[in-house]
Amino acid sequence: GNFGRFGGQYVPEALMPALEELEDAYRRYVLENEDGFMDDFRRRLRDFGGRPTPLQRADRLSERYGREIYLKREDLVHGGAHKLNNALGQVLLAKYMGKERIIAETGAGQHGTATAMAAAHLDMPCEIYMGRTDVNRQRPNVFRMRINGAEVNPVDAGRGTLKEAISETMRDWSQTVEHTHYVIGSVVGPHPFPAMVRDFQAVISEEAREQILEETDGLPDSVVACAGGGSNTMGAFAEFIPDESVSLVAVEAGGSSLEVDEAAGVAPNSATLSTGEEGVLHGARTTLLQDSHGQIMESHSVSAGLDYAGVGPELAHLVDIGRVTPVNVDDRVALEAFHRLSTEEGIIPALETAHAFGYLHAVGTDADTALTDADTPPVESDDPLGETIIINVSGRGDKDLETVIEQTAEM
Ligand SMILES: Cc1ncc(COP(=O)(O)O)c(/C=N/[C@H](C(=O)O)[C@@H](O)C(C)C)c1O
Repeated sequence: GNFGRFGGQYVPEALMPALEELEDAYRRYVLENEDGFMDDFRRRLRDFGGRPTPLQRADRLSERYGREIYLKREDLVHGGAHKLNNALGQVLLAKYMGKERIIAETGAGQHGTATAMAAAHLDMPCEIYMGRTDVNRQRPNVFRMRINGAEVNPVDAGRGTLKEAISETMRDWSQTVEHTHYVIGSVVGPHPFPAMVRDFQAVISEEAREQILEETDGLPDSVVACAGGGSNTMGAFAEFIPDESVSLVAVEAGGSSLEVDEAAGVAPNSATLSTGEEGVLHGARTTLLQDSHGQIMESHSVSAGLDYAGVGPELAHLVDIGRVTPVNVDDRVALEAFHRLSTEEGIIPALETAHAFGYLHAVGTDADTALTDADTPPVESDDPLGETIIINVSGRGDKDLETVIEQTAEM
């Protein structure tokens, strides 16, 4: 594999020519900056995407937990999430490759809207595959994609969620690869997708490492990011991986419980890195939620963006070698963190992002300096977060308001 024993290209023979062509383009344009591709990409990230994003000190959270807490504001990227970093890079690459059409899958709809925006910006026709279930529960994003000129293709197969959308997109691509590029939404899929998506998202930690050194004259003790497929995670970690003193914490969705119902093939969570087994999914060897027969299980999370039974192979590798610490928080903790960030810092986070703040709260306070109040648990002795923490705010919560209002009513 490309990441220890993880990664690889587990795809039908028909897709191999497409992957070879993409691997060649990735090396020339992304790794070697042929034709100034990366300069063009960075200029568009600045002028169209609104980068660099701030690394903002969270005054109220720093006071509450008695630490220095910095927020990397990917919620301020055009479109409201980190997803544009990758979508813009891949659509631009497709243009440099001479492709004429863009396709993509989406679950929460953030990746779909980012792809539709990038395709409109670069004058490329775009078709998004989205499970019927997700079309019905993420309507604002469906409207955004259509208003940006993309065709949204509801997928009725199976449960009508992300898994089926990915299968439909892969099928389309295998028949249209001559003129079509498939913009994958996370650091998943066959090589070179995981490495390429990480390289497009790495702008997050390239900026954050410079900003934290400028702000505090030193490296952070930890970087914390939520993990669905792992693209905002790998983007926030990439530049810090060589800095052994910096803990890298990936926060997954604990859903409603970590207890798996093998018979029903349902895992009521998406804590893949912590509870998954090695297997092959969507073209890569990685860690995934599977039953004892190796069948992929249904996952769950209150946040659509973390509701995924797989995870990127590079993240699986980094956990395997102990460089990344996988943790998880459940739906309730994430919803509480959603409200806490909104009222204490004036930032309404995406439900995915809220999981990272839920973990910060679960780790608790630095007992001797912070505000003490009833709902803040005492700090654990082996506290992995340390004094100075960067938390990646992967997206804003506008898309989640309806879900939260429903859930809050039930709580
Ligand atoms: C604001 C926000 N934060 C985190 C994530 C998790 O995706 P990664 O960053 O790739 O782990 C997401 C994932 N969103 C995808 C989407 O919008 O299509 C997701 O739903 C699917 C790839 C499963 C997200 O929207």
